[in-house]
Amino acid sequence: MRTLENRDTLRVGFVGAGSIAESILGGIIKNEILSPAQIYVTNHQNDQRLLYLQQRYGVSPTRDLETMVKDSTMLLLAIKPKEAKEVCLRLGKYIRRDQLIVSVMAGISTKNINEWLGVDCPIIRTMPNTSSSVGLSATGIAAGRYASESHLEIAAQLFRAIGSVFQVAEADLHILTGLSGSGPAFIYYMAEAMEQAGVKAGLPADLSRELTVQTLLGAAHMLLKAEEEPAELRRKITSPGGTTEAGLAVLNSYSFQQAMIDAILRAAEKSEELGKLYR
Ligand SMILES: NC(=O)C1=CN([C@@H]2O[C@H](COP(=O)(O)OP(=O)(O)OC[C@H]3O[C@@H](n4cnc5c(N)ncnc54)[C@H](O)[C@@H]3O)[C@@H](O)[C@H]2O)C=CC1
Ligand SMILES: O=C(O)[C@@H]1CCC=N1
Repeated sequence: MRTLENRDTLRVGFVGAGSIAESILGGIIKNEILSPAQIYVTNHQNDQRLLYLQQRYGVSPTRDLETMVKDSTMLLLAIKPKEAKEVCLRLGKYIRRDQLIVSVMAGISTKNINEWLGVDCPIIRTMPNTSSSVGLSATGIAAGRYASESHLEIAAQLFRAIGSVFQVAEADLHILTGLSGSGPAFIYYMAEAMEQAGVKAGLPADLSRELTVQTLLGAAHMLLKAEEEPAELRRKITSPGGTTEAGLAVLNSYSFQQAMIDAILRAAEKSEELGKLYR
């Protein structure tokens, strides 16, 4: 288990209790990085959702924003970009200058968050992904204007506990959003198709699912462990005149690689657009 320095004194308040909040807090608790008692959650108005998180993870739900902010050493903003301004304007009334803000919001700049909060507090902007829940997020992090190296390190330690952390320039978080933030969805989309192909050819759905998952898992491990480039790994599977070559020809006829490149770049562009739309 990876450890977090001074973790006994850390109290994290999650503002927003949706998919990514659950993935992160689930990963933190599963890996015993923080105890559930160190985590508060609040959301817009869905009491059922807060109750579910309390029952499943033991975290503390609250609607008392003021007390939550007061009791938290770190606030993690996990709201949608369109909600960012309104929520930050409300939070600004309670936030202290020494309080660490961590944002996972796509596209929203630390500059805007500081402006809306009206406080020159340290902000670390991050882009994790939902694989946080199994300790395998690829998380990009960048420091805002008022954040020091030690703030960056605190946030990095937290996210390292639920995956790998990559420090980048804030502007690069847009492309990380496309590649590694949205990326798992593109892989799941492909997994859905692989499973459907197996079923279409007559396999039971659960067998098709297992074969798909094990194939993706094996390929990911190969990418991690093997010395070769992805193209070389692919070449080793592709016998001249064989089945893989025939399959790849179909993928090429649909411009599969170009489609994936365009999807990632479009997601990155959308991140920039969201930042401009909601500033
Ligand atoms: N879902 C993902 O894979 C990832 C999402 N993100 C970012 O995380 C943020 C949240 O995304 P999701 O969890 O997918 O969204 P979601 O829709 O599942 O959750 C949003 C949460 O914000 C809460 N909220 C809305 N207005 C609020 C208010 N006024 N006060 C308090 N809470 C409020 C909602 O009640 C909900 O709990 C977004 O900014 C997104 O860009 C970042 C990385 C990955
Ligand atoms: O779709 C979204 O906007 C968020 C950001 C990265 C993953 N999900």
